[in-house]
Amino acid sequence: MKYVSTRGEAPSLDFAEVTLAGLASDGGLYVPESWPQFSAEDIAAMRGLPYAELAARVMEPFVGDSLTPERLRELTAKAYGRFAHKAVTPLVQLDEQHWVLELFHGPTLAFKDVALQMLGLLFEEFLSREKGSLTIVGATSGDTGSAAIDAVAGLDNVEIFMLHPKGRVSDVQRRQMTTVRAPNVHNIAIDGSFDDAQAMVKRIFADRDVTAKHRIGAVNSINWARLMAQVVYYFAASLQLGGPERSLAFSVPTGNFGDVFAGHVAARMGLPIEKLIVATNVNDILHRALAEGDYSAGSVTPTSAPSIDIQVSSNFERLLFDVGGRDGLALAEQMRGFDASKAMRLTNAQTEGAALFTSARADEGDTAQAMRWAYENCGEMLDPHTAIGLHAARAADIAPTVPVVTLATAHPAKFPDAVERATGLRPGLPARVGDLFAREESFVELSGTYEAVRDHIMGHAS
Ligand SMILES: Cc1ncc(COP(=O)(O)O)c(C=O)c1O
Ligand SMILES: N[C@@H](CCOP(=O)(O)O)C(=O)O
Repeated sequence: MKYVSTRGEAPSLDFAEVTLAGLASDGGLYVPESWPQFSAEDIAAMRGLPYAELAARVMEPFVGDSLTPERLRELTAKAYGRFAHKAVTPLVQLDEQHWVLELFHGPTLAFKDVALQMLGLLFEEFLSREKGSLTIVGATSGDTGSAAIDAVAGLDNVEIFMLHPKGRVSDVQRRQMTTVRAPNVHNIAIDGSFDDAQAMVKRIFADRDVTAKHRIGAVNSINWARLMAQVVYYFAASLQLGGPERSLAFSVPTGNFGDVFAGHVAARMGLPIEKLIVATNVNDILHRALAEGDYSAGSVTPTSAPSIDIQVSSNFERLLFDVGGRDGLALAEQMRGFDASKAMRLTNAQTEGAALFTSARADEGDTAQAMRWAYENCGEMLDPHTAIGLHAARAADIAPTVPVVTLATAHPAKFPDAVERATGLRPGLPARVGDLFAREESFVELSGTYEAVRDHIMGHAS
């Protein structure tokens, strides 16, 4: 399997190379040259498999000959062996039409663990082959940071610098990052938003002074391997609810468009999907883009769902490329226009190509109401991001015979204040996070300038 850049100029790479590269050298994102195909029979044959084996089957065509089938299975068994639920991503039924897919049974209580536990192992595997090392620079609105740090803390050949927006992540999220004591972990709080942090990360990849000295790697969903691992749970949910004979809709709380793009990939591979519902909070650039073709970023409004307080959505570029004719040079031009003005219109081909998607936006009242509804009617406590997904799922125009699965992207205890405000009950942290509030924190605070962040990384990377 070869991977090509969405901006058409970077060299095509194999899976091992793409995993270590993160962002393409032309500023684009890597996508498979073509989509692997599963027939209905292939998919039906996956029914009942343990999650780790299902993961290996779905990932195999993407991995190509970068891993033997046996080694891939060893890695998926190790990655998913750390989850607290035997099913890894269990489904919970809310009512006749609605389910939630709980993706938060990993070590850091968010869906990011599903991909990052695997990515940490892939880094180790590919770096040890070439006796190389990697300096990871990442941006987080809370969950990627903790999951990535858990996945790479203590590794000899990987160092991680994680940027988070100061004061804009929950206490649990921050402590999950800043209380990890490992010499290869560096936490940085910046003045600014997640978008500012993400823009700095992309700039580091293009900064020759940095890349001449350090091989920079990515743990954000700009890294293809993240998305590949997320495709698996769409298959897992579908197989449990009648797939491939029955088509499902999925509702996905969305920020960087990675999780819902993984659903698009599953559909491209042959999984019957009726609709992908893109659920946003008031930072609704993706809702506007899909509903009106208007992809224009305003300033970020802090909400009770801080992990999706995002306006510039990395993986939307992958969708525009895939549905808009796969013309990298044309897309590079379109993205340059967006970088300059922070606004762009989707082309007709892009709008028409995105017909599998629909979208909805939840304000703070809608979010709280969805949390209350799930708790009072179904006894299910949802975190605010999942509640946004559920709000969109219930608002979407989906035939009553089609099951709708909302992706539950975080454990409610990561956002106890918002959950308590909505339901009157304060969710407790599961035992597996240990004495999080007793541990000492360590992080540096930097101004929101690129130079301050770059100089800090250059001064501390070994
Ligand atoms: C809890 C939670 N829900 C939803 C999302 C959105 O996922 P994506 O950025 O892949 O759209 C994130 C992070 O981005 C998150 O941390
Ligand atoms: N919500 C994310 C933001 C980063 O998204 P990513 O999926 O691109 O890593 C977070 O929790 O950090």
